[in-house]
Amino acid sequence: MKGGIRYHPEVDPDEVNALAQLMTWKTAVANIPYGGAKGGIGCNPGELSVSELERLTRVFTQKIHDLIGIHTDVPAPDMGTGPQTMAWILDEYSKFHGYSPAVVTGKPVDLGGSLGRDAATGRGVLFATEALLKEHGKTISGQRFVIQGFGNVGAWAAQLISEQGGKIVAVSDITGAIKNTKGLDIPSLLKHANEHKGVKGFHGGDPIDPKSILVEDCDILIPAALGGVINRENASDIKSKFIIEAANHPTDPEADEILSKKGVVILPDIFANSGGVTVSYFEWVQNIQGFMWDEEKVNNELRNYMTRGFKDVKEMCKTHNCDLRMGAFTLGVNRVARATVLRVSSEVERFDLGYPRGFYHCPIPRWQSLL
Ligand SMILES: NC(=O)C1=CN([C@@H]2O[C@H](COP(=O)(O)OP(=O)(O)OC[C@H]3O[C@@H](n4cnc5c(N)ncnc54)[C@H](OP(=O)(O)O)[C@@H]3O)[C@@H](O)[C@H]2O)C=CC1
Ligand SMILES: O=C(O)CCC(=O)C(=O)O
Repeated sequence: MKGGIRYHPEVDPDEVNALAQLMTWKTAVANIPYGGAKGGIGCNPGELSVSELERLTRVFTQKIHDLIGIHTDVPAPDMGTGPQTMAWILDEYSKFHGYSPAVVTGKPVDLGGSLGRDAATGRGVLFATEALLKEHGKTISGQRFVIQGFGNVGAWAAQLISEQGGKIVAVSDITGAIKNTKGLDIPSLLKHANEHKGVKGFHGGDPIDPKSILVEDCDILIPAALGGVINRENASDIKSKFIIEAANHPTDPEADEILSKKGVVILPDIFANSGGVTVSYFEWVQNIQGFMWDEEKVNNELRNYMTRGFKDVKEMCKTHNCDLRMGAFTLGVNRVARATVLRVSSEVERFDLGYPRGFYHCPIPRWQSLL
C-alpha cells in the first residue's frame, strides 16, 4: 500500500480513510503496483518546533513500525510533512528493522530519495494540464492560472507552468493571497515565500481576500491545498473554464454537478495529482534495485506515465460517454476489480474491458489520527 502522511489540525479518522481510498483508485489509474493507504496526525505543524516535530514523528513511527514495511505499506509526504519527516521515519523504523531506505519515499536524496520526487506532483500537474489542453487545441503558453496553496505542490506547479509561458495571475496560502493580472513573477514570489514563510507581503502584486481566490478571473484554476474547498457556496461563481485538481478531493459532489452544467472541464485528482505517487514508485524501485536514476530519466518516465494515463482515462470516457472524473474512476475501479477477480474466480472475462494488466489494490487506511 502507498500514500502520504498528513500533519494538519483538521485531520481525523474519516478524512484519513477517504484519502486512503482515493489512493487505491489513484494507484490503479497510474497503473503502479500498490493499494491505497494514508496516515495523519491532527496537529498544527506550523506551531511546533523542529525538535517537537521530530519527537512527534519518532513516537508515531514507534507505534506504527509493525504496520509499515517495504512490501506492505510505504508512506510518503502529504500536507504538513516533507523529506525531513520521511528521514525521521526511516531512521526510527531502521532501529527496529535494520536500515531500510525503501520503507518511505519522498525522503532526502542523500538518504536514497529519488531525484525529481520533490517536484514530481507539480510536474505531473504540468504534464496532465498539457495533455488536457492539447485535446482542446491549446497550450500552456498564454493561459491565465490561479493557484490555491503555495506549498510543495502549488509552488512547483507555479514554477513549472510559468517556465512554459503560463501566466500565474493569483496565488494564495494560509498567510494570504496575492494577485497580478499581468502575471506574478514566480521566482521572486518563491524567494519571498521562503524568506517570509508565506506569500503575504509580496510587493509584485496586490493583496486580495484569500476567500475570493477560487472565483478570481482566469482560464485555469488549480486548487493545491485542502479538500472540499469548491462547494455549492462558490461553484456557480467560478470563472475558469478548466479546473486541475492538484489537491485531493477539492471539489464536492454538489459543486461537481453545478460546474459540469456550466461546462467547466475538471481534471480529477486521482489522475491530475498522480505524478507524486508515480515518482514515489520510481523511488521505491530504485531503492529495491540499489540503482539511482538520473533526473532526466525520472522526468521522462513521469511524462510517459502521465501521457499514457490521460489516454487511458479518455478511452474510458469515450467507451462510457462520461466526464473525466467518471472515466478515471471507471478505469481505476475496473483495474482493481479485474485484479481481484483474477485471484478468486475464473469469471474474469466479465471485467475484460481491454486493460490486460492489473495489480492487487486494496483500500485499507494505515492508521488513524493520533492526537
Ligand atoms: N505532496 C505530494 O506529493 C502530494 C500532495 N497532494 C495533495 O496536494 C495538496 C497540497 O499538498 P502539499 O503541497 O504537499 O502540502 P504542503 O503542506 O506542502 O502545502 C500546502 C499549502 O496549502 C496552504 N494552505 C493550507 N490551508 C490553506 C487554506 N485554507 N487556504 C489556502 N492555502 C492553504 C499551505 O499554506 P501554509 O504553508 O502557509 O500553511 C501551503 O501553502 C493536498 O491536498 C495533498 O493531499 C496530492 C498528491 C501528492
Ligand atoms: O507519494 C506517495 O506515495 C503518496 C502521495 C500522496 O499522498 C497522494 O498522492 O495523495
